[in-house]
Amino acid sequence: MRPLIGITAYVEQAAWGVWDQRAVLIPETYVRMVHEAGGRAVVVPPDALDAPDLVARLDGLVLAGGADIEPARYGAEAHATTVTRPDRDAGELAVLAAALDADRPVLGVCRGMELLAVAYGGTLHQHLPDLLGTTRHQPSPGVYGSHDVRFVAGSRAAKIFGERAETNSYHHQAVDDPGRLTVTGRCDDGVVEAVEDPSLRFVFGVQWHPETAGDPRPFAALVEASLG
Ligand SMILES: NCCCC(=O)O
Repeated sequence: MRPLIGITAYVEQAAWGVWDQRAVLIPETYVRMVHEAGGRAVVVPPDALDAPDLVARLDGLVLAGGADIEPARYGAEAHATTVTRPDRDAGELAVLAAALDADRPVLGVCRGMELLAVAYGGTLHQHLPDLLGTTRHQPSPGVYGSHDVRFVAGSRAAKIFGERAETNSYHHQAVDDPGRLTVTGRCDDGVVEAVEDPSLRFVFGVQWHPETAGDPRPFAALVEASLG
């Protein structure tokens, strides 16, 4: 039986003609990756109601990419460029806490990795161009960057990707302090690109977007871990 993988979503105003209304949305690429990896995808809305009850029915969880996390969540003031979705922060943090509590496998993608870091007591760099003096991680609106990531030998990241991977990049923020997570992948400029919690079954985050690159490897690792 395919493991049931929840994918966190957000509420957006849809433009569907007569059905123009607020809709719970997730890019289809996540669904496709989970299905290709052998899982069954279900959408987790920001208002997940009773998170432990939901998580008890899931075999695994994907924290999808999206907006910036409310800086107050990690003790910072908002940067001029910060764009947040507080409803999504609250809902995802509740589902994530329940998933960690139940030791359900979790894959965080981009914002999802940043959320993992915040949930583990870490902090974020709010605007990478201020730190690096370059926009290489998000060249311009809608344009992905591309760079190498090197992984720590023996880590989960290295088991999934090998020594290094060429990655597609679209984020203006990044993990600063990873909190209680272990950093297992970095770009050559030092930006954190992969994190994990080796003490749990599968808690893994990547800063880039394997779903838009059509790279099923981290999703396959999540699905495999979700089998039990
Ligand atoms: N700080 C937002 C991360 C961007 C993304 O998830 O695509």
